[in-house]
Amino acid sequence: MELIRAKNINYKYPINDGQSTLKNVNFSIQKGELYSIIGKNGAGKTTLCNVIRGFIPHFHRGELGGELLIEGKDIREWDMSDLASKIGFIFQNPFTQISGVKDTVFDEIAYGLENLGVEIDDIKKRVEQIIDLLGIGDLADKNPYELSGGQKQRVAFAAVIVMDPDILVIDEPTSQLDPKGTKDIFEIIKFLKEKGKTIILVEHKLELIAEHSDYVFVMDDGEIMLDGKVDEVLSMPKVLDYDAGLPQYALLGIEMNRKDPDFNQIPINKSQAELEINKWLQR
Ligand SMILES: Nc1ncnc2c1ncn2[C@@H]1O[C@H](COP(=O)(O)OP(=O)(O)OP(=O)(O)O)[C@@H](O)[C@H]1O
Repeated sequence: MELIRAKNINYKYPINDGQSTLKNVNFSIQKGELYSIIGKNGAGKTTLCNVIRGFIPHFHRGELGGELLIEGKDIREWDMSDLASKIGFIFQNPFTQISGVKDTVFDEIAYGLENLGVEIDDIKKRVEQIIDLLGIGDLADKNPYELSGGQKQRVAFAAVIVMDPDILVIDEPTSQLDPKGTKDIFEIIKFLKEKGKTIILVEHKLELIAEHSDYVFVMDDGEIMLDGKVDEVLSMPKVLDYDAGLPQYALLGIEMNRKDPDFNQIPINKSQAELEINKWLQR
């Protein structure tokens, strides 16, 4: 089932010497799938997330052309608070996501539900459930400002997940985290996917994209240059032309293929690489 459809989106920021930041962007997002957006710095990934989340055109001015339909309704016609319950947004910097008005992690996670006027007992139940699910019970009574970056980011996820949005837009969630923090966040993403959530993820760590995505969009200079299933896109040498990077396994496969055209299935992850190398050794 299609949840989001972009038709010829063009967008110009108000101050940007007449240049379009998004150019003729088209895509379709199906329910329950995980889409990763990759591309070099400045390619337009965050801007695209901002359109999907409605910050463009509701908060940022500028010129938006084309159509972005969420469940068939144009983004311009969505009420922002309705959209906020439909689409959860997690940013790169966990620090900016802390509300600043709550003294404990528990209350921080409860904040969104409180604003919606949910019954207090129901709030308690839902917050406890999420704290349990994400294994952050040890943080519940701490002040959100005392947490490490990785802990803050997990709390930011909890605050969004507790609202139970159908769609999650997650913009570079691990860019400020160490390997352990990154692993914890991808465990949460995996869990959300298993729950049937539709996820749009901007991320630079290509091995993790290869492992968790269903589809990949490659952006460059405001356009989607390539899109398709993860295996298909991340095995294309063409992705390198856009400086979007590829997983180490694909880079190795491309190098092997250059040396021996018989090595013609480019792997994108470890298990595929082992399989292809074994096949090649035994040929
Ligand atoms: N508020 C703004 N006003 C004007 N131009 C902007 C604004 N925000 C971003 N841009 C410009 O839009 C282009 C795309 O930026 P965007 O942040 O969407 O790229 P990105 O692919 O997310 O990059 P990164 O990987 O560095 O986060 C850049 O040229 C940037 O300078």
